[in-house]
Amino acid sequence: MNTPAKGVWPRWGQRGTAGPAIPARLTFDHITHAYGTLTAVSDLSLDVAPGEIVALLGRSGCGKTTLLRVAAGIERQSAGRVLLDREEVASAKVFRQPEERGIGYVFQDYALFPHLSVQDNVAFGLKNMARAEAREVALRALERVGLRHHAGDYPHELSGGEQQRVALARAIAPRPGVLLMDEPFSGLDRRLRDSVREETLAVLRETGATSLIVTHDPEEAMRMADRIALMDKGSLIQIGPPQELYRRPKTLFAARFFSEINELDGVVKSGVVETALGRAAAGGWPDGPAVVALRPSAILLGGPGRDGRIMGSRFLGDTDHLEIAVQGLDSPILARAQAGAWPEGSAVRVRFDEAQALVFPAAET
Ligand SMILES: Nc1ncnc2c1ncn2[C@@H]1O[C@H](COP(=O)(O)OP(=O)(O)OP(=O)(O)O)[C@@H](O)[C@H]1O
Repeated sequence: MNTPAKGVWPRWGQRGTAGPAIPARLTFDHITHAYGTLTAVSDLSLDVAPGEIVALLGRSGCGKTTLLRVAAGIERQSAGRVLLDREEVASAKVFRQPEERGIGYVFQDYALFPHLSVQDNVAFGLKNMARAEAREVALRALERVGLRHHAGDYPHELSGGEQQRVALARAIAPRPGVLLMDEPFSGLDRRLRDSVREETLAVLRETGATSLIVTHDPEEAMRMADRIALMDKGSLIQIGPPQELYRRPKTLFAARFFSEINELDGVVKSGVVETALGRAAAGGWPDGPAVVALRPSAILLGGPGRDGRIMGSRFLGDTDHLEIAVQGLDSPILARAQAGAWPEGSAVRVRFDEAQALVFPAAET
């Protein structure tokens, strides 16, 4: 193996060598799924275009895994339809078995067979090939994830990160039109996670497979996905490109999901919302009480504004995370600033960038 340059993790294998798939359109049409009396997914519709990478984002228990299992055919939904290239694969009338769907699945715990070698694990899904060919294809997939030299080893002899790569190789080897990944990086330590994520993304782009990736980490979703589907309690809350969910969340729940936020009470009057920290356009909301959500990056320090004092400062590298007591506000304002610019105890004037104010009706809280 190459020695990585200082601070740089080695690339897995030669980029551009993962076999291309014929991507399929994956459609969930009004899917509901219940386990007994518990409704895990509720009337959810989602259309993933061929070759698109969509992140299913949500808290633990919101139904993400259930949706993947329904897509794969591991679970049969209570109601609604699953379509691949607009053809029903699961409905009240039709149920295609998992192996008939051309879908790859990377399980959260990788689900490698302990009694099979790494190469045989990867070859396992290549049922319609002669054994020698399947083993050759498996080797190529292992080569792409940089693990050819572990082909004869058993899963327990590999690290968690290596096992994840075997699981990925196994999923892509049959060139599935759709690839489902359930929290594929959650078992990896943070430093490793970044490089594994980047390499996985390169593999996904090379295969071109339509990909649905489950995660509870908004940053991961933003890094990987063309679109993010945000779920809560079995329902789809919002779907769109990462910038749209971050900058124009439709609900306070969606705004809260992507970063910590400051929530200011406000009152809308004639299209303008007034708060203790300043005013902003009310974004079409009618007159009445409102909440103005401000990400820490929307808080402006220095210049004009309300009087405040830095109560706490946490060093984050290039920036400091600040807690600021502001006259007239009950809770401290959270802000970001260049490291060292505002030491604890210093006086500061505080306002916010109107363009970044996210306004919601108060009833939603
Ligand atoms: N086989 C099952 N039997 C009964 N209830 C289940 C089953 N699988 C999941 N559930 C329940 O359904 C709900 C949704 O679970 P699901 O695993 O789909 O959520 P998730 O968003 O993937 O969560 P996590 O990230 O924790 O896996 C949860 O309340 C869970 O307890």
